[in-house]
Amino acid sequence: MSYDLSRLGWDEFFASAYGHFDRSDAAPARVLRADRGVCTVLGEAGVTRASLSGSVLLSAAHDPVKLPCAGDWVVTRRWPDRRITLEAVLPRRTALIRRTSDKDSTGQLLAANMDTVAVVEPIHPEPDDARVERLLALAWESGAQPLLILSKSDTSSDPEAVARQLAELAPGIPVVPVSVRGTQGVEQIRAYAEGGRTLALLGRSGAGKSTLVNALAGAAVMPVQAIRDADGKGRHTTAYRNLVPLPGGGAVLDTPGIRGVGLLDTAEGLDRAFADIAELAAHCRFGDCRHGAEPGCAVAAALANGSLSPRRLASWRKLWHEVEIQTARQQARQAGAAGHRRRRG
Ligand SMILES: Nc1nc2c(ncn2[C@@H]2O[C@H](COP(=O)(O)OP(=O)(O)OP(=O)(O)O)[C@@H](O)[C@H]2O)c(=O)[nH]1
Ligand SMILES: [Zn+2]
Repeated sequence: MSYDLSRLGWDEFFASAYGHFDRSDAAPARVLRADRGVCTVLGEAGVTRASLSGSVLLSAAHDPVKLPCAGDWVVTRRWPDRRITLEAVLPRRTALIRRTSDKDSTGQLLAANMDTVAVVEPIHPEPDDARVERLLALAWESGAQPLLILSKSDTSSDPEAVARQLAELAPGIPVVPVSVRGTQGVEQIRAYAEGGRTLALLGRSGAGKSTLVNALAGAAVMPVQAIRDADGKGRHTTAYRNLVPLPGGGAVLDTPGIRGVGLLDTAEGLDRAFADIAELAAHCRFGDCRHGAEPGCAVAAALANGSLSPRRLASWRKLWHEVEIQTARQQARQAGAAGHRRRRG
């Protein structure tokens, strides 16, 4: 059996990075699932398990983001005793990373090398605007193209109206109502995986991600929550992240249900998720305008004439504040590490 890796998005970018590692006992593969110390990978020869090499473990010891993750392209090596090891992670084109905790400034890698990140928000119970904004900022930050999926659309009498409302939180991003009961939107979502592309799903636990993966794959490949809480919140069931190749090419990547979303690394994702506010801010008289009481503030003007909602501005301010704290923390950590090196050196 020989699997054509271009069906999974293998291209010049990865092939040229792989060139450095090419040797007769090596082969490229894509990580379907990452467990502790071992990955399930798909290569030209099919699906195999590969244990992490010493050098991969060593580089990850300092930075967990270097560990292989679902969606990564990697170099595998076959040993004379037929053992297979994972020798290197090829550079990532895009990466979905979130903060592991408020106190920590390192991240948790949720998915790699996706072309599109779909934020999945259920239409019922009512969509949570602040969560959608946060997740969209994270999606933008990944470097992939964001998309907003309004899941369980069969539970609303007017999904299109809800979609129009949510579109205001997502300037320039398609908003697609989807139901797996009646298949509204499912084919539209499949199109995002065509041409060997990868679609990652991001959303809270119980949003319907695994169910959508199963609908796209045409078979039950992901465990789906059976027990529901009365508030519709659901339990944390997806403990690992899985890349699922689709029958028509391309792949869909489920990420674990996100509860707390402490997430931002840079102002860039935020600027793009709040492109409306960023655009206004560009017209403020002062380049460092804080959009408070400064004269000539375009943001304040938009607020006054009603074209910008106070809720959206408040949301942006809150996330901005988080980015500032995060950046300060990271700078402190880097300064600490540099000082440590100087003292030792
Ligand atoms: N009515 C309706 N229910 C849905 C739909 N999609 C998913 N559900 C239900 O929503 C519940 C949660 O779905 P999951 O797919 O397990 O959610 P998840 O986002 O994968 O959750 P985690 O694995 O915890 O991250 C299940 O009971 C599904 O049957 C839909 O389109 N319509
Ligand atoms: Zn201003």
